[in-house]
Amino acid sequence: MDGSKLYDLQINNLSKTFFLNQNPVEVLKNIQLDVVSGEFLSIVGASGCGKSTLLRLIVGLDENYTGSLTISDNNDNTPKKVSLIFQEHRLFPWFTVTENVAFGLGSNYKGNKDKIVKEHIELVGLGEFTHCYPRQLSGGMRQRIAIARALVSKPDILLLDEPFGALDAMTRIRMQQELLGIWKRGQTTMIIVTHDIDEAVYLGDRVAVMDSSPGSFKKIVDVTLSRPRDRNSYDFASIKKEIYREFFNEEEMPYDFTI
Ligand SMILES: Nc1ncnc2c1ncn2[C@@H]1O[C@H](COP(=O)(O)OP(=O)(O)OP(=O)(O)O)[C@@H](O)[C@H]1O
Repeated sequence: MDGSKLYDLQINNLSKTFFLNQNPVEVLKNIQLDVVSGEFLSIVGASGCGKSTLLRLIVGLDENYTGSLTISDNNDNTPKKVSLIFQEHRLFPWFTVTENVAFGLGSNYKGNKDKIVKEHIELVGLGEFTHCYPRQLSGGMRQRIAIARALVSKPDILLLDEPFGALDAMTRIRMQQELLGIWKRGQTTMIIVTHDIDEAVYLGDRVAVMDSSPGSFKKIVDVTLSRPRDRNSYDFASIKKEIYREFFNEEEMPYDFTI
């Protein structure tokens, strides 16, 4: 930890055990992670290594763990707000786009609800679809609504669990660019879990690589490339290669990186 930095999230020695048929299964072990305010952190790891479990702990959906997990306070001493976007959008099918996004504000919101909801629908480029129901939208549009619903409550920390996993490659790239635009404009701290190493490097200031059984961070790679990033550059490929090496040995490497 660096004393000169402002942290939104500090995790120390966190471990998490589930019980399966009364047998303990340690899913996360000795997790160490500090996330700086405004940072974009990517987390990659094999299926089942505990990525979603970690996000659920950060957002407070599960409070049963050992070690410490601290979300910082804002300057006014209120706790920083954390929102989680799931892989599947989890929109209400019987609500319109506007109603789904308004739901993100909660029932106690005192400000101008209509205005802020409209602004956030426009932010994700769906201003013309306010009266549509989720079934009338494409997968990418639905995920954009899920992002608007999460952002409308002005989270300080946005967690994204494989948010683009179900999208086609082109929509996925567009969504990555859109997400980066939102991140830059709003200075929200973002933590994305993804299986896609290209996506992790394209988005993240750092990429945290998780080990399995039990899950822990085995490497955190700084992505020092300027933005917008060129996915075809040598430096981009070098960082991807560094991460692939954590999963494959030289013979198994899925790509030829001899560029
Ligand atoms: N409620 C639960 N009870 C028991 N075991 C659980 C529970 N939730 C998750 N697990 C187990 O914890 C491990 C980690 O699950 P988790 O969903 O966090 O993995 P993940 O890395 O997000 O996987 P994926 O990338 O496939 O989504 C898995 O072995 C899973 O079976």
